[in-house]
Amino acid sequence: MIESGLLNVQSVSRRRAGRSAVADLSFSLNRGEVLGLLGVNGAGKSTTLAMLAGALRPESGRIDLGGRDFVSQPDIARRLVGWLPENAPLWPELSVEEHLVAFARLRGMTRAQARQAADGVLARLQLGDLRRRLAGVLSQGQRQRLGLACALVHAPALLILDEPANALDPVQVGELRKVIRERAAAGAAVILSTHVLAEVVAVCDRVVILHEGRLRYDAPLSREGDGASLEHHFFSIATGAAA
Ligand SMILES: Nc1ncnc2c1ncn2[C@@H]1O[C@H](COP(=O)(O)OP(=O)(O)OP(=O)(O)O)[C@@H](O)[C@H]1O
Repeated sequence: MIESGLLNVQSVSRRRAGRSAVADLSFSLNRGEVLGLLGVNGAGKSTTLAMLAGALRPESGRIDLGGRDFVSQPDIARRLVGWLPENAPLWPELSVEEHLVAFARLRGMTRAQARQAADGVLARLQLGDLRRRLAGVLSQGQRQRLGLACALVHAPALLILDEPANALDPVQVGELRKVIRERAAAGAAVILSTHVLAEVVAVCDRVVILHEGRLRYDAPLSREGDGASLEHHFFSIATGAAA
């Protein structure tokens, strides 16, 4: 289900430690669309995602989400965006269930709504058996699934996933793909940043490739047979052959 634009990024730039990390970046994203964000180490992916999650302010440019200026209204990000950063921020002394309720409350839900939402996501991600387990004793893959659950708990309009398959076993990678497609089918937009091109080919509708902070490629992807072509574009850009 692909409808009208949800996210519009217009000429966004941001320096880090005095150097350009993202420069003049523009792209848009529709509801129901899954976007793969690719680029070599240091290309600017995490910086871009942090700005889209409302955790880092662009120095210039504009980001609209659902037609509202997101940069000057941080509350929009809190309610409408779910973000799984590269290292999910978890509290070792809180249980799995307590995390989910706390994240849902932070996203503006009432206590009753938060409990219901936590139950839903625990069931969907098959985390029910771990609900009372403290985050500090979870395995790496379990921590990653909890981070994903925290990003999903308020059914965000924009779901941002930074290397979500990290530490997941092959069964859980399959589950992750299903969850991503389910969220898109429900009308959310999803951004998936990964170094695994096969993950992009498996779940994404479109691909953006960043290089040295700039957008170098933005094109649709069909899930059948585009792996070799994507790899070609990626390596051409990464090695400068496409300059
Ligand atoms: N906290 C920070 N302080 C200073 N510089 C930073 C910081 N985070 C990122 N940078 C710099 O900004 C640039 C873009 O980094 P970013 O983390 O956005 O890239 P990335 O594409 O996510 O890389 P990777 O694939 O290695 O995760 C890099 O030059 C990096 O060194």
